[in-house]
Amino acid sequence: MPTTGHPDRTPASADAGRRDSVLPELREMWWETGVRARAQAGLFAVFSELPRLVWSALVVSWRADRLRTSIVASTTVGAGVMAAFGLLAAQRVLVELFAGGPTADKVLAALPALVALAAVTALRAGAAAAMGYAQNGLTPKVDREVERGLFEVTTAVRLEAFDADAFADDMERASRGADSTTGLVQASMNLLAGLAGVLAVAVAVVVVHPLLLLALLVATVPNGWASLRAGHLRYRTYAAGSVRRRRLWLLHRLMAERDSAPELRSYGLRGFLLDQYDRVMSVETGIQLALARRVTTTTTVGAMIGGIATAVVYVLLGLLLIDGQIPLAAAATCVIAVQSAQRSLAVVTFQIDRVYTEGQHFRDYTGFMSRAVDYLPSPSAGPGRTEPRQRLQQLTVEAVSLRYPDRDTAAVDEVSLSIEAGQTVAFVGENGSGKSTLATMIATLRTPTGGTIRYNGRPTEDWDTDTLRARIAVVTQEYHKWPFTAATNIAIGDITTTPGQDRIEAAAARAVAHDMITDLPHGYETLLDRTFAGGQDLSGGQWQRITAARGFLRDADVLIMDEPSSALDPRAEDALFQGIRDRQGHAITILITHRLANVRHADRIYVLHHGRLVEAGTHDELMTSGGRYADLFTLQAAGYDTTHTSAAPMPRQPASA
Ligand SMILES: Nc1ncnc2c1ncn2[C@@H]1O[C@H](COP(=O)(O)OP(=O)(O)OP(=O)(O)O)[C@@H](O)[C@H]1O
Repeated sequence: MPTTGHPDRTPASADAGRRDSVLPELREMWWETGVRARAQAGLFAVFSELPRLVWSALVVSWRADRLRTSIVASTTVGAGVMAAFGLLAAQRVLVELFAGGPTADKVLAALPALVALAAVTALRAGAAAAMGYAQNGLTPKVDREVERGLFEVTTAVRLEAFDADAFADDMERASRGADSTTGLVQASMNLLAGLAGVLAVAVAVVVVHPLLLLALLVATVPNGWASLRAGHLRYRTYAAGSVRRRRLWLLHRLMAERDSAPELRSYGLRGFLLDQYDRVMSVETGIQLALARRVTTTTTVGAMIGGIATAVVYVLLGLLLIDGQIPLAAAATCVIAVQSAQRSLAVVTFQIDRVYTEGQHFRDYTGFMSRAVDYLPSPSAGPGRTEPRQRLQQLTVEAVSLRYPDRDTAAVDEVSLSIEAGQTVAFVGENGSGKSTLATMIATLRTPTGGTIRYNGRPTEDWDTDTLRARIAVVTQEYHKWPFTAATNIAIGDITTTPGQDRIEAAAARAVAHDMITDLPHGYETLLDRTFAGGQDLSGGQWQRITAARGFLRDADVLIMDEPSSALDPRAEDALFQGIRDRQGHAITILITHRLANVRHADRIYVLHHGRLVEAGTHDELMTSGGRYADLFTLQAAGYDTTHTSAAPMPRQPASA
């Protein structure tokens, strides 16, 4: 591994290694350039983006819950209007109190305005409570709406999407963006409420003296700028650290999870992984410290300018008062108004910051959702597309190729073959020869980059994918250990029909899994996940029996079994292949295995080499022709040949093309 250090190297040489090597995950990614350009947008760009962001938040909120969105909107507007009324009522009270005459008369004259002030204050409190209640209810609904949308896409995109490096990054940022949505919605609502408050104060201040409005702006703009700038910096740092975080997450899993724990210990990987962690974290810590410095400087400068500007406002107010430009009551109202405006503007600037930063993440989400469309399977042609119930009788593969992204050579190269219902065929060949790739295309999990696959003479793209997949069962080499019960682990092989216990047990019996499952502490109801209390884990071979049962559960027209017996003991393997042979004569079975003794009974054996189909025939035909299959078979059979002794070395078969 050229980019990583040896765990045992001395600290000095490790430091040298750190300088010399940069983890590939830390290099600048192409997508960061675009994100950085966006994050470097100036204040004008921020303000021009705000209306769109607030609007998108309102749309999401409206879709999630119309009633609560309406309550928030109406209480926001209502609170603003009442703030203006409150200020005017306060001014009225002061005018009456500062007027000449006996105190009792002044209080009496101020009474109606005082009652109005109390009513407005009570109403504002009520509106704030209603808004808080509605907003709290909105949060889980918005979360659900957005997160479900994300999962709908991530579970529907074609398998190819997961091969693209940029897709994983995109998805990580999108999921952060989904989490940001409630933040964006809340911040947008609060921003609108704050703006309503500021507007109300501004109207009241203009009524008193227009010059004070200017002073008000001077007192608050610097803080606003500082808070926007800080948000900007944080987002830039986040965007640039996406790949680094992925690396950290990976290291976290490798060092703290059960799956990697045995190999970590047996290969002594502790020091190596901790060294990797230190490297990533030293970069991350440096970036975070630099960010903290810049954010503190920016907000401090903003606060200092804001303080000076506030002092200027009060001096201006004093001068106007001395000059007789405004009466004492108006000056007192102005002090209240300035304080109220500063409170509201502090909310506004803080919320602008939040809307902007959360909005950028939300844009990652919406951007991902629109980009992911390219990875979605082509849409069905509508209701007319509903397939009549017909069995898959014939599979034809015509000059099919598949080239993985970033690979120079094709994994499958112009392969043609045909399989009829009732046939069991085998794909054999050395590691990496393209067997699994060909199988995933036949299973419609991957789309060929060349050629056509037909079922019953119709190209797969003319079929409704779900209909086709419902008739194909696949037992993959890299099966997944679902963290469910043993019964559910088998039932998910045909989840749409919610199979009963009898079907599940019959499938388990065919895969020699029944006795093994009944021996578990809770039989079929045993949870197969050790990370939960009472959960159990299985051996590799036991898991393989469960996955084979999953494949047998569905009465599939086409069953693809990719290395179904690599971990099975000889007795279980023999029983499993008996179960597979039972399908011969009525359905299509495709078998991929390196244990060539198991493919002797196949109706036809296809031999792949470097992605190309190099031989095809029955076992006997291929053995007679003495090609690559005969070579591999003889080599394997020699391992079981007890007539050879260690004194007589086994002859090596010459390789044939
Ligand atoms: N997701 C992928 N992205 C890029 N290359 C891949 C991917 N999956 C497989 N390959 C490459 O495609 C080629 C064929 O792989 P495939 O898994 O089809 O071989 P196989 O014959 O099934 O091998 P094995 O006997 O080891 O299971 C290999 O060179 C492999 O490295």
